[in-house]
Amino acid sequence: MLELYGRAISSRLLLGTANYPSPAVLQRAAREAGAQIVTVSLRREIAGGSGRVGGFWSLICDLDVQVLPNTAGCHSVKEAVLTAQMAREVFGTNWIKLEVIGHHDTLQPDVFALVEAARILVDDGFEVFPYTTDDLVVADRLLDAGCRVLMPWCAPIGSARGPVDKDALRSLRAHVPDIPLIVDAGIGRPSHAAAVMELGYDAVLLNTAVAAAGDPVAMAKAFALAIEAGHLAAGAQPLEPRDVAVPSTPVIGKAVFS
Ligand SMILES: CC(=O)[C@@H](O)[C@H](O)COP(=O)(O)O
Repeated sequence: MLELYGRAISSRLLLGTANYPSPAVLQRAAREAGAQIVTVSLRREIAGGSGRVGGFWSLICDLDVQVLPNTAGCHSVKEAVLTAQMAREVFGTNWIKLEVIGHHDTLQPDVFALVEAARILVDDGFEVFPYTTDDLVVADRLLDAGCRVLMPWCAPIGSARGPVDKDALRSLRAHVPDIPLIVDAGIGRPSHAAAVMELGYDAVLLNTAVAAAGDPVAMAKAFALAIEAGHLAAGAQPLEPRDVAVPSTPVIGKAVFS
């Protein structure tokens, strides 16, 4: 069982709620995924929602899931902190997925602003889920700031590239063995999700790969299965790759022809 800020969570797939073909598809996909946590953008879904507020919120309530509000689209400490504080009022939770975007093209987090905003929010009573890079020093700073979960990207948001630097993800896992690590952003296929889970990651948060798939409901199920498979594999001590062949069939008992 995964534990996040003292809460036991059985599903290791956290789902984003943006860009689905329709609210009904989002609802079916979240159910098919068995997601227990969904992330919701205050800015996109509420502030800019042109009358969707009530409908969207009742759809989320119907799902009976834990809401993880996010600060998607924020580019400064001030903006992120204010958005988090508004989200706490609107959604009635002190959980916040903290995003402070630093680079326009890659949507790479501004890790300096991220650490500063995390410190302010932790001091204000939030339980912060920071969207970060795989940098070890930034990870340490976020933990110093009071974060108890880290959410490194594996590729730029929406890129569907999958884990572009597995070695970096592996060394982050080794660096913070006791901290829940959730890969957030850049996953494109179920095999990507299985691969990061095999590295010992605790969970995956994804949005685009399900929302923009031809069949989001089927894809949600495929991701749930892949994440579970990767998690089971990580606990089952997978083999390390070898440079030489090793016969898998015993040589004893082999027919002798000469
Ligand atoms: C929904 C959300 O919070 C995204 O910002 C998140 O980072 C997911 O990224 P992908 O869309 O690449 O899965």
